[in-house]
Amino acid sequence: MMMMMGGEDDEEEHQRSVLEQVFGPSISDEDNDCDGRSDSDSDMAEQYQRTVLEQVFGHSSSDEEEDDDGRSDFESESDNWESIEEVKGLWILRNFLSIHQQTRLLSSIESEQWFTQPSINQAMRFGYQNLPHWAIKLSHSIHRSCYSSSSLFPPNLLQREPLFDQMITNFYQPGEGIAPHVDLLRFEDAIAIVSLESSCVMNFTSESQSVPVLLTPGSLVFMFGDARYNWKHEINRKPGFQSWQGELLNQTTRTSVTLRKLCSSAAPI
Ligand SMILES: O=C(O)CCC(=O)C(=O)O
Ligand SMILES: [Fe+2]
Repeated sequence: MMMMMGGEDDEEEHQRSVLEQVFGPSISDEDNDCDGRSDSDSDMAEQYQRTVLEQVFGHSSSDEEEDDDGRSDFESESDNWESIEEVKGLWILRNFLSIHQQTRLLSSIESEQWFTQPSINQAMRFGYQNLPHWAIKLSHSIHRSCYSSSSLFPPNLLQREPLFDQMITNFYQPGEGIAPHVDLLRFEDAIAIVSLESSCVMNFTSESQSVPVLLTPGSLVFMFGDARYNWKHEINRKPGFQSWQGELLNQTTRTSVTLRKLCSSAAPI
């Protein structure tokens, strides 16, 4: 059902062409009038690319907290995007966040104190400048993860700045889920969902088709195009409905962070 993607050379070439579309030709292409590239040329090109990436995605500098393995904040260890073949435009990056990063993200969410009353299970923020700092970092990291496998995603999404400016954090008790829906059209294409805590099955339905997808903690779902507009997604956590490969999943609390971009024509709620 799922397909692993790779192809580093293609990625590099595609990434270069996306960079060129956004920023124009790189220094080495402009200044080089001979065939070979000297060390200093490639150092300059590397430096230029780093500068451009920092301009687009922000710094991943040493003043940010680092994971045990040296990765900062929510920078991902994995670029093994899997496509859900039946649902065009549906991708999952299963090990998007390490265990440490998940813990750190959960404690950032907890420190917002959004879910201290049982009646409140959802928090929304509209506008890039109103996003919590951790959501901005998460958004940059998602953008970077898409960008580093740029041949998989439409260039207009990769070039969008910011990629996201709206956040919903959902907090689900055991038994709670979300009814089948297509996200509102006031949001642009491309929706990202980061899953934390309990695994669950998200069902994608379109006409008579139903495609279950296992969302494991630390995974990132990225949906665009068909998946975003022509398939509904739902999570049914009522007792007996959450099973994967014949086994019932153990349901504890589940937290998810959904990032989207409000259409420029749409007014915030
Ligand atoms: O909690 C999730 O994983 C999905 C949330 C969702 O679909 C939404 O907020 O529109
Ligand atoms: Fe949704």
